[in-house]
Amino acid sequence: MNILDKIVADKRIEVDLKKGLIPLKQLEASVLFDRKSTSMSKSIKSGSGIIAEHKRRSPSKSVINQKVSVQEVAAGYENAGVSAMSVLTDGKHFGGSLDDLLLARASVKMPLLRKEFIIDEYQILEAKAHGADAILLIAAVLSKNEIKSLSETAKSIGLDVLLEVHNEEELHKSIMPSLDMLGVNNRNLKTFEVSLETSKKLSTIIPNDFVKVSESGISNIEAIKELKPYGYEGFLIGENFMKTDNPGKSASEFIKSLK
Ligand SMILES: O=C(O)c1ccccc1NCC(=O)[C@H](O)[C@H](O)COP(=O)(O)O
Repeated sequence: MNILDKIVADKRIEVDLKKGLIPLKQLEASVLFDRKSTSMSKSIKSGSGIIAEHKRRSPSKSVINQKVSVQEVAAGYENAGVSAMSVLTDGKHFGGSLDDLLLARASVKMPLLRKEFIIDEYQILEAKAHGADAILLIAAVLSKNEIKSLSETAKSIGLDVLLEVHNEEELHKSIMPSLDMLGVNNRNLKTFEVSLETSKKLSTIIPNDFVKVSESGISNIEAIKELKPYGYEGFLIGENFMKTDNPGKSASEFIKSLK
């Protein structure tokens, strides 16, 4: 069983337990459910393209940063000029929570991505009820029909959809009009190795109708310069900012040197 299979097995148990505690109607009654979302894909196209992540720990790196508060990180990222913030909400493997999403929402106006291992419509309604503007779907853990129905649910409540792939096969089964952004994850989830070559290789077969996002292992400006000619407009960066004492300052210096 690879790490993704393990995370998803844990997630199925978690979602079933939560469904028994908080009914869908309660999520739909949340004040934030009626909030008008801000488009993450549009924000990427009109801004720096940097999607900065709140990431306390990870299966590949263990602890990254347990000291800074999510509010501080969110405000710092927004001041830095990022296009969107990704908030990891998985608790067991990444140390995140839905409270992190809620606190980020309370602190900033920019688009927020719920970074989660989504396998059920319930988690999409949770995302909306906690202030997300966009969700992530991971092709490696979903069938074509699941991608279709989950992305259509997200679109029906005004959320943008970022679909993540790791290879050509996942990409071919995933292309459909209910997606806004196609993300290529540079991290091999079996070995944890990262290579920008994955983004470069898959770029030619991503139709131009989608905003292209390169995810993981981006640690310097040179990587952005290398990826832009391949059509990438969005760049998801976690550890590089979060490993510092001041992730917002680190994002700010990064974005300044892009100009
Ligand atoms: O980061 C991991 O170790 C990881 C392991 C298993 C599944 C997902 C994982 N990461 C999620 C992500 O997509 C990254 O947090 C995101 O792309 C940022 O990556 P990085 O800039 O390398 O921190």
